[in-house]
Amino acid sequence: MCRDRRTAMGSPTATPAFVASVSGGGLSGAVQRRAVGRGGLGGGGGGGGGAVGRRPSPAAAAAVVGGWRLRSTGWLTGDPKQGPLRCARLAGRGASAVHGASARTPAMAAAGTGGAAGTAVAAEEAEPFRNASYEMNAVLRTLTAPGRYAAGGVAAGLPNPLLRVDGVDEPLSWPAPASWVRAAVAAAERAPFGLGDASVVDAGVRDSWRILLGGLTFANGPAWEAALATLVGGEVREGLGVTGPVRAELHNLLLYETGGHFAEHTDTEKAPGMFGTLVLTLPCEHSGGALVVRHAGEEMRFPKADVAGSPASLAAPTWAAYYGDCKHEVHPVTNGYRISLVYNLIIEEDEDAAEGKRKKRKTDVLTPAVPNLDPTVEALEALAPRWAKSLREGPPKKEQPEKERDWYYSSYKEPEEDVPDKMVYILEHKYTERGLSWDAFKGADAALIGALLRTRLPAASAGTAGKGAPAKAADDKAPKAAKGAAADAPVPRPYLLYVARATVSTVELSDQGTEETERTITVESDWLPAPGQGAAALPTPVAMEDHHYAQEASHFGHYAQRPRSRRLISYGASRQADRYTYEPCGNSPGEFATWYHTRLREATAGQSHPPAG
Ligand SMILES: O=C(O)CCC(=O)C(=O)O
Ligand SMILES: [Fe+2]
Repeated sequence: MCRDRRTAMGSPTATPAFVASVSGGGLSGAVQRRAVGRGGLGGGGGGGGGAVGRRPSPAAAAAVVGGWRLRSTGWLTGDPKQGPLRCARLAGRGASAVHGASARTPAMAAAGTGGAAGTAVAAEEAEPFRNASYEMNAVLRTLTAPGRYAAGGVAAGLPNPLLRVDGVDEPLSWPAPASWVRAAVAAAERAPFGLGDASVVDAGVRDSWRILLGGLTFANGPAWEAALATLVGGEVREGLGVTGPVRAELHNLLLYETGGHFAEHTDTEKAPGMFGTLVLTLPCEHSGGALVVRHAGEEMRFPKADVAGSPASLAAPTWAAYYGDCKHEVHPVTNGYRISLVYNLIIEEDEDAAEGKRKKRKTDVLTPAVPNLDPTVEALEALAPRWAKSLREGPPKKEQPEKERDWYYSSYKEPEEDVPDKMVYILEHKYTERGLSWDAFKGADAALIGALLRTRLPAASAGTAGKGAPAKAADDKAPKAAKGAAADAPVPRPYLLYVARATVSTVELSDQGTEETERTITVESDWLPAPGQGAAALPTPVAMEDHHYAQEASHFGHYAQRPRSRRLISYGASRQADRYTYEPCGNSPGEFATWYHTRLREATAGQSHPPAG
């Protein structure tokens, strides 16, 4: 079943309905619709498409569950948490190095339900990896970051702020009486939302009232601020998995009447260092109005069911915090009034900054809490030289006995070039141009990238190491074979790629290495046009922001909201973006299975053998 593995992860062979050709070095690459020849399940690498008659295998379904196949000599997967089957193989091979890799991931199980796929996966489990890059991927897939994309609870420690709204006689008392809310609504303005550069008022999208900072006074300010700082420094940071100092900066007060709501949107980055939002829903009798936050195929709802409408929610505010790139919505209030204070969550500047000694790259630093990466880094470092070796010499040869091949593979010939020269990950979170920094990745992304950046890589000759390559690490770690590498020997190392329109550009890393030195990112900007203008032709999972609404229009000057984009982290020996070609194959095991079986049917049409299983 080795064929399966390489089919899935090395040089994918199945035919896409269309592929987005991606050209590097510029932003002019256009999506090309390209019909691929029938039955031509071409495995051509290097941006290829050459049909060589290989067939996809059932196990391939398990291998790329979720996300995208990367044609060319690399591969691409989606949600790191939906790690594909590679983890299973670790069960017998250094599982301890990856802190508790489970033998079968849910994705595997899901993909394996199809009988044939299950059998194929089982067969694969018994076999060692033939290429270290697969194993490295398995190691990376076991990483989990502390904290989640959203968190919430009851803020029992918050005192009544005795909030005053300009134009309303009484300060807010808890729980807020309807008469107070009605008076506050009378003093408020309709809350707009952002649609590109425009500020739009449309109750169909957002039906609430807002009072901006200038109209708010906290008579009980110091006590409120102190308790808020405790909440933010404690539960909020912990919930989101952020270790750096975080500040909550009040943005506005929102009032929802019965029927009020806010359709799905993402929040606008409104200040340097802003990475998320904190919402405090103040005690006021209401029903409905849940805040639902979505990320990576999951959703969380606030307040939690046991708190919503409970005495606790009338005695104290409930809080919800989330990364601002996560889509969220406020469900309609079905009865009563909902009052919320919305805060920007901002990473505090470090002390050097306060003294005017701020290092440039620290400007927007978000220091995530990452797990202990040592075991991961250790495992990667043990594998990287093997990957480099097979990049130079081709994969270890291992002839399969003829009888182990089923009819699918009877014509299969071991390709020579079947070593992926890169691994590519779609990052879980989306990032604005401004918010993109090697030090500011969010959640699980930070763990993944942290591990890649810390991993010392095998030896490179001066010719290929490039500036900043970790020569020291190379000398320390590389086996003899790697040290004697030819001048053009490829060396795996991380590159950050991002997708804008249909173009993948290489983002420069001034230091490719793993040493803790200054790293800057240069982003070439080219952003998606408004929704509906050709977006359908893009490979959406890696395309730009695909939602329509923002919290605010982009009128915040320097921090003007630009669409967030999905970034890809590529780890490999080649950073040539022009070698990437993407094909959509679904985002879930189910979608992938559909995609895969359709291709399989096409591929086997007219053949007398029934598909295996
Ligand atoms: O009122 C809320 O709970 C959230 C409001 C919101 O999403 C926003 O202001 O962007
Ligand atoms: Fe929002």
